[in-house]
Amino acid sequence: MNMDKALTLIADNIGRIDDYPKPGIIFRDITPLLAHAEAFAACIDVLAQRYREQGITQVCGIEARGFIFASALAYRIGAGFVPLRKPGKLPRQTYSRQYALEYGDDELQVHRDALTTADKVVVIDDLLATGGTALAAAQLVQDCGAQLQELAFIITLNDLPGVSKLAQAGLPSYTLCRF
Ligand SMILES: O=P(O)(O)OC[C@H]1O[C@H](OP(=O)(O)OP(=O)(O)O)[C@H](O)[C@@H]1O
Ligand SMILES: Nc1ncnc2[nH]cnc12
Repeated sequence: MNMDKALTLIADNIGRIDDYPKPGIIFRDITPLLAHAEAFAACIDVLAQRYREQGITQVCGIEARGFIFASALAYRIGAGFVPLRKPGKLPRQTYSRQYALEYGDDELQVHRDALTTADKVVVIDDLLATGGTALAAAQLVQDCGAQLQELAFIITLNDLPGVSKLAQAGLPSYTLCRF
């Protein structure tokens, strides 16, 4: 499938729910995309095409929706998978970063020994909104001393400051579609 067709198929299979989980929020729902075999495969194919020749050693996925895409991509490009998890889920010593969300506060953690200075990393999440989650993820990769190649998202929300927040921090990002 060519790139334009793949990106259109992906965008067309993302749902929209108004006023969820709070009034004023437009929720972008990836569950129709995941259930559509061709569209889900297109996400992984486009990302794999971008990252397979870049010497990526580890794909970091952000809990929970980021895990779905990150683990499939890791398998596809022959890299490892490292989970960036919500607090209290990882059993060994962690680095930890707190952040503000579009609707609430949260924290991400990574095992301190999950990445080393030898690792070249891509961070994957389903969606970039305010950028708080992605910035925390990037900081965790850097806390481990690994090289962060790029952060990639299935969806970027145009009217929220995620892209500019990452750019201001000098962090390159890539997205499959924008709303
Ligand atoms: O750019 P931001 O404003 O930080 O928001 C984006 C984050 O919000 C959602 O995760 P959520 O914390 O809702 O968790 P989930 O994946 O477990 O549903 C989404 O999956 C991103 O991780
Ligand atoms: N508008 C939104 N839709 C889906 N997931 C989100 N995570 C943060 N903002 C979101």
